[in-house]
Parts: sequence; structure tokens; C-alpha cells
Amino acid sequence: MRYIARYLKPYYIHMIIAWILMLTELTVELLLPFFLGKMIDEGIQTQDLNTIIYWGSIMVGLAILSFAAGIINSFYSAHVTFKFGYDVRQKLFEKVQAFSFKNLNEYPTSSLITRFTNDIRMIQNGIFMGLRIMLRAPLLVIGGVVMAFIVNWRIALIFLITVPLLIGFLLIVVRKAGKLFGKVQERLDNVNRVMQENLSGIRLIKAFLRKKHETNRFIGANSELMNYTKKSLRLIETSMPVLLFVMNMSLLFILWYGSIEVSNDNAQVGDVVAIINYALRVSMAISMFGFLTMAIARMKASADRISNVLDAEIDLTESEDVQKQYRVNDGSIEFSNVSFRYPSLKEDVLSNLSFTVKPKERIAIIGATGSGKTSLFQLIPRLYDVTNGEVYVDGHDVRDYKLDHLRQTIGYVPQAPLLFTGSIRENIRWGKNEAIEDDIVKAAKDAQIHDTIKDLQKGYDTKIGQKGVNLSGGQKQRVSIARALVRKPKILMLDDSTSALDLKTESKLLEAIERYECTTLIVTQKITTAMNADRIFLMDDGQLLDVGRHDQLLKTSDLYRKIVESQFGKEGVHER
Ligand SMILES: Nc1ncnc2c1ncn2[C@@H]1O[C@H](COP(=O)(O)OP(=O)(O)OP(=O)(O)O)[C@@H](O)[C@H]1O
Repeated sequence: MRYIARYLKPYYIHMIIAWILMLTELTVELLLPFFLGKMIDEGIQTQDLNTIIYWGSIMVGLAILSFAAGIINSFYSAHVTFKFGYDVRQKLFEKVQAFSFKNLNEYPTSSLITRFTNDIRMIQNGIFMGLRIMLRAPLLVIGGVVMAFIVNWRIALIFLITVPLLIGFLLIVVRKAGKLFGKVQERLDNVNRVMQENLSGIRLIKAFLRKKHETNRFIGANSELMNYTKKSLRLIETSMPVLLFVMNMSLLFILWYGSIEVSNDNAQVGDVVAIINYALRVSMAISMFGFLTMAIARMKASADRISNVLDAEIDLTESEDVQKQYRVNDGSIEFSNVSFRYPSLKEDVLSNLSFTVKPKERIAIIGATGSGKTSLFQLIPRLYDVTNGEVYVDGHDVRDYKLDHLRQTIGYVPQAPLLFTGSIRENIRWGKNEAIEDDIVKAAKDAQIHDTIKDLQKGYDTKIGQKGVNLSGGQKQRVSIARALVRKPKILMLDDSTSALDLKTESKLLEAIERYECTTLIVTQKITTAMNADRIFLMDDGQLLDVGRHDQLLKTSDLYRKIVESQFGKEGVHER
């Protein structure tokens, strides 16, 4: 909740104005029944038209004042609420942008989306209600009771029983509902997760005929959400009949006891009408107060979830003594006794790796699936930090570089090419904001995608659908390679990014890359790609089994020979 106060700070003036306006509404609301009683007793009972007009005009004036105050209050309350939402969303976005991969593993995308949308909305609801009715409800209860006692204390005694009864009841309901709302938000996370997986994997689901299975999964998550929402809403709804019952009983009591008091000349008809009016307003204020506390319980559950993200410790930061002047010039890489373990695992996925890569050298990394190739890649731009050992770029530990500079000098093409909604030009420029048209076209030509783009009706302006749905796998791969090349990187890392390319296109691509004069690491499953590298790293189970040129490895490594055999046959090995 302290975050709420912090983010509301710039809007304190607006909040104070909203509260002053709300107090104006409240004062009018408390005065109206009093004047109504006066009008009845001094005007209607005595049939004095002038007095009726007098009190009537005052009441109309006050009603207009209250109406205007209500409208302006809503305006200020909405302003504070929306500004607050904007600021928190912005802060959350910046925080998530700064997250390391480890942080991202802790907060699934679906849960972050719920926090960005639903949780912020819950807090906004709480703030809006707070500004409209927070002080108003309790003050109306207190003021209503006091005014009723001023009008006629004997009849007003009924309030001493009904008010504590209703408040006690509502407090119990709110406590229970608060816990349930936390659970509702968790279930909403689940629904969002299933929905997100389904939307992004819809083609796969259709291809595998998994519609029924996925529908059942969604029904499961959706039913849980419905059940918890139903439980919490039911709890709230039980408060309404109880409230109405107590209210009606107290009205009956006021009428019954009031009539006795009037016939005994201890009260006037106007007093009874005024007190009935106060009783109605006090009951309404208590129910309003109930809704408000409910909104606050909901807001608290959501605020906790937002502050968890804002408070999350980002483990991958630049150390205080980071050498800001270090620059990557040559692009040499060295791994020194590197071991790495994902935070969620018990065992290392890379163990004791040591090797050096000379500037501008071209290395092919080959190895079974799960042998740690991608993990090795991720350590160079510090997507994760090593568990043990050191990774050096240009002779300096990667942790001693400014993170932005280090990453700027690396062109990384991940295994699954990810493109963003926007034009092809925008997607390539995504690699380097300042890239001019010539740079973009050159990168596309080198990535062997220029001709394809040219043949599209809108060329570089062709819009790419979400995640590049309207491009083929190989086209997506090449656009993401162009995106990496446009940065003119010192180190280029292709993680199985040429898998969908035919041999001819791939070899042209590799030739073009050679002209970039950058250190190149290529994870590949294809021997034809590996053969052209200066050296091949053969990985198995997180270790570097062998290093050498293709012809050397054919002689020294049984595993390498087997891989070659599996792709070219026994005969093919000798031809290569
Ligand atoms: N984010 C993660 N959290 C936990 N374990 C992971 C994570 N990513 C990968 N792993 C595990 O680390 C090991 C190495 O994975 P990695 O992706 O580096 O292999 P790879 O050689 O690139 O495989 P492939 O060729 O299939 O892409 C695997 O056992 C994998 O299960």
C-alpha cells in the first residue's frame, strides 16, 4: 500500500480538492432532512406558503450546490485515478524491461499481464471510490446519527442498536472477502496463462487436433475463476438483504415509536419524517462503506501483487566499479572454467568450459539437443551470469562492461526468430535505431532476404503480422538475421538460425557474413554449415568434447564422425 501513497503524491492537491467537494456534498446531504422537517412543521402543518417557499428555495439551492460539487469531484477523482494508473503502468513496464531472465522466470508473462491490467484497475477502483466516498460514508453515518439526536433524541436512540450491528456485520464480511479476492486474482492469472498459450499456439493446436484438450484446460481454469468470483460476490451480496432487513425494521420502529411520541406531544410530525430520512441515509452510507471497504480489500490484494514486481531484486546489474570506459573493439571471446546452472535447476548445464575464440574467427558449435549450446550463447551478452568462472570479451570480464555497450556490440539471432508487429523495415531497424535506408537494404541483401522483400507488393513497407505470421520460417529467420547484421556487430551469434534455409542460400549468407569481419558463433545441426567454419566446437552434456577443423575432427572424434555419417552416410564421410 505504501506504493499507492507514493504514486499518489503528485496528485495530493487534486485529492484535497476532491475531498473538499465531497464534504460539501456531505454537508448538503445532512442539512436537507433537517430543513425538510422544518418545512413540514413550520410551513405545511401551519399552511404557511411563504415559509414553504422559503425552505423550499434553500433546499433547491443546496441541491444544485451538491450536484455541482458532485460533478467536479468526479472530474478530479477520475483525473487522479487515471494519472495514477498511467504512472504505475509506466513504472512497472520500466521495471520489467530491466528484469533479468531469472526474474522473468519467476513472473510468468500471463501473471505480469494480469498485474498490468486487472490489478492496476482494481487499485484505480479503490482510489476512485476512496475519493468519492471514503470520508463521506463514515462522516455521513456519524453526522446522520448526530443530526437525528439533535432533532429528537428519544426516537434517535434506535440508531445506537442498528448502527453498531450493521458495522460489525460488514467488518466480518469484508475480512472474509479480502482473502477471497486475493484468490480471484490468482485464478485470473491462470485463465490468462491458458488463454495466452492458446492464442500463441493456435496453429499447433489445430494441427495436432488438440482443440478438445485445450478447451477442457480452459474450462478448468475458467470454472475455478468463476467459482472464486461467485464465492466472493455471494458473500458481498448477503450483506444487502441483511442491511435492508435491519433498515426496514428500524424504519418501522421509528414510525411506531414516533407516532406515540407525536400523540404524547413529545415530538412533531416533521421530526419523525426527518429521522426516517436520516435512518435511510445512514443505512445507505453503511452499505456504501461496505462497498468501499470491499474495494479497499481488493485494492490491497492487487497492490501487494504490484509491489512484489516493483520490489523484485534484479540480480543482473552493473557492479558499482563497472569500467565504463571499456569498449569492445576486436570481439575476442574467452571462457575460463565456466560453469552455469539455471536458478531453477539442481545441476549445472555447463560444466568447466574453457576455450578462446580469436577476433573475426568463425566457430560452429555442434552438439546434441540439450547439450547446452544456447546456454553458452546466453552468457556472452549476459542474459544470464555464470555460476562459476569468467567470460571475457576483448580480454575483459563481461561483468566489467556497461551492459548496454556490451549488448550493443553483439548481434544475437535466437533459435526461434521473433518479429514484432510493424513493417519489415521497422523490424530490421529494430536492430539499430539510427540505421538509414541504405544500411537496412544492405543488411537485407546480406541476409539474402532483399529479393523476397522486393517482390512483395509493398516491399519494405509490408506489414508483418503478430510474431511474423505472414512470413515463412526461413523468411523470418532471414529478417531476424538482417536485424542482427544492421548493427554491424563485433560478435555475431546465430543460434540454429539458418536451419530453414536451403544449402545455396545458406552458403551465400555465410559468404556475406564473412565480409562483416566480426567474430561469428554459429550453432548448427548441419555439417555443411560446420564444415566452412574455422573451428568446430563439439558439445555434449554441457561439456566441450572436442575442438578442431572438420578434417581434424573426422580423425579424432568418434562422435563427430557418427554425426557426419548420420547426415551423409558412411560413404559420404570419405567424400567430405
Ligand atoms: N530457462 C531454463 N530453465 C531451466 N532449465 C533450462 C532452461 N533453458 C534450458 N534449460 C536446460 O538446460 C539444458 C541445456 O539447454 P540448452 O537450451 O542450452 O541446450 P541446446 O544445446 O541449445 O539445445 P537445442 O539444440 O535443443 O536448442 C537443457 O537440459 C535444458 O533443459
